[in-house]
Amino acid sequence: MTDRTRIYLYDTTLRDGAQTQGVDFTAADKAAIARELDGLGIDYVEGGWPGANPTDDAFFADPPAFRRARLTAFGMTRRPGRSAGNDPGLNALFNATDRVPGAGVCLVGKTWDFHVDVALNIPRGENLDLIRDSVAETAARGREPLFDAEHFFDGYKANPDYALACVRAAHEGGARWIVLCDTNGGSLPHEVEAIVAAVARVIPGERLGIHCHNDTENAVANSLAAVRAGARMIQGTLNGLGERCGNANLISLIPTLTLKMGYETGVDEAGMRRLVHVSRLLDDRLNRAPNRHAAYVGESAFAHKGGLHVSAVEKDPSCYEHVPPESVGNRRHVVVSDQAGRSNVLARLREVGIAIDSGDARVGELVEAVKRREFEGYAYDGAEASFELLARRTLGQLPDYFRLISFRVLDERRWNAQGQLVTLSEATAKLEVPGVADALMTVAEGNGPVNALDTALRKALLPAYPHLDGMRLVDYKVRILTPQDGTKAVTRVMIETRMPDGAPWVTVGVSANVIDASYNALFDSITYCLYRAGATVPSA
Ligand SMILES: CC(=O)SCCNC(=O)CCNC(=O)[C@H](O)C(C)(C)COP(=O)(O)OP(=O)(O)OC[C@H]1O[C@@H](n2cnc3c(N)ncnc32)[C@H](O)[C@@H]1OP(=O)(O)O
Ligand SMILES: CC(=O)C(=O)O
Repeated sequence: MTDRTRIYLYDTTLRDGAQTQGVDFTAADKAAIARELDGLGIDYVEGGWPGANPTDDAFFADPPAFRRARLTAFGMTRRPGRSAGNDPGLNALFNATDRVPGAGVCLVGKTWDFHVDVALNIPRGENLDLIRDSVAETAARGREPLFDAEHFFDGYKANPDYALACVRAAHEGGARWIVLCDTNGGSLPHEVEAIVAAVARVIPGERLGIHCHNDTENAVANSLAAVRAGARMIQGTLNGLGERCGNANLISLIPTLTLKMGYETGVDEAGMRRLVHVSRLLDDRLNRAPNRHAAYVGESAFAHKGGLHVSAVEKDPSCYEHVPPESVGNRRHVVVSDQAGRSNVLARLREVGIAIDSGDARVGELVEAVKRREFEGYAYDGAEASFELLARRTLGQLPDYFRLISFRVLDERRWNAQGQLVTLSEATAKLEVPGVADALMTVAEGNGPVNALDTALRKALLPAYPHLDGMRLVDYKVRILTPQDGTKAVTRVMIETRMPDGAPWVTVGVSANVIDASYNALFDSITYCLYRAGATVPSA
């Protein structure tokens, strides 16, 4: 036990997060994410809105058993003209949570007079009854009642007395938490802090929560402002998923509350070290590339690129790091690029296991080579496999696994026998492998020139280097570096490759000819695969 103030965390990834454009969870996704949230130490996991769609019904029909989180169902206050006990919407929530010990039910209700007039079109007094009755019925059914005060901040600005009357009605109904929602996401931190402080004079802060949207990029800041003003619960989502621009990002809030503001949450130190894992797990489920620049958990959150930064970080990481990367399960990363100095190169060499004396003249050569090649268009920031190969070549540590004699690529666009227009590519590669008497020549077809060339190269090399079996190109990006040159522009190709059981690696190639640039990146990719697999050059 500590004497730090406890902030309760309420995750709405599976409900408000499901309102993100492009997000479509299955019931299995929901169950997997819910289990992670429970394991992380989140206090409340909102599973969805039972009765609203079959996925949420399926999730609540077979909810995951939690170690400590409270499973919560979301819904709205009763419809006008019905009693809470007979409201089908409310009953769907009660039925869905019937067999869930300690379940919560979170009801959204209107608190902005304008919405009561326009959206509900009922007398304002009747809306107060809707809120009070629905919350009271929830408590009577043995669920923990929570009230999401929709549009509270806009409502308070328009008519503070009415907005306060709404949250008082929820309080009278027995709400455990009254959650002030910045539904349209337009409020700013100083407004949130002042308004929450005013509410905390009427409803105790121990019962107040905050739910912010990110429409001014202030959802996290607004949540923190509410906590400063006395709120003790935060609703948010993993990676800031949510309607429109998203919700407050719990992945950022958790370490900020703990490491910077001295609050206690249900997420302990071990949980904090799982933040990178949990954030990436969500991206994996959604088939999204993780945001490199995400605070705390992004690949770049502790990446150091500027030479001055790296030189100081080498002496003491806290020179350029606001928290230790390990505290949130992240890692420090030194980037080599044209912004680098000797310190970047030395640190990166150490990371990949190359021992070299800091005074070795070849370090300076390598720094110069990186800067010269980046000027030509190479980008080693992101193509770390190509940097490692450049370094090992400079240091004489890289065998010549093969030598290209020539390649030729043909594209043919024609009508096939079924009357469809098809474009096929064919590549011929001629290679020399040391120790193999005759030059190797192969032909391969592909759905594009790079695919054909890649297949031809590997077909030629496989007999000598079975290590390449299973190597798979997973991403291919082309960038025009000199757009002013039109179709003669210099292009940069970045290729991401992986083996079935390993981490991917990225290589880069540059040329005015896109196939040539692709070959350069493919060459590095194959070489890196062979080096990593410990391949030896065949002997004669
Ligand atoms: C701020 C938020 O994010 S709240 C959560 C929003 N999320 C969602 O809406 C996703 C899930 N929603 C749904 O699947 C559907 O909207 C349902 C099943 C809930 C309701 O569907 P329908 O019955 O077809 O109603 P519809 O969505 O068209 O309209 C909502 C109705 O609820 C009423 N309503 C809105 N808020 C409330 C409230 N807090 N209390 C009571 N009634 C409300 C509206 O006035 C409207 O009534 P009307 O049909 O008489 O005009
Ligand atoms: C409840 C909710 O999601 C909102 O008001 O934004």
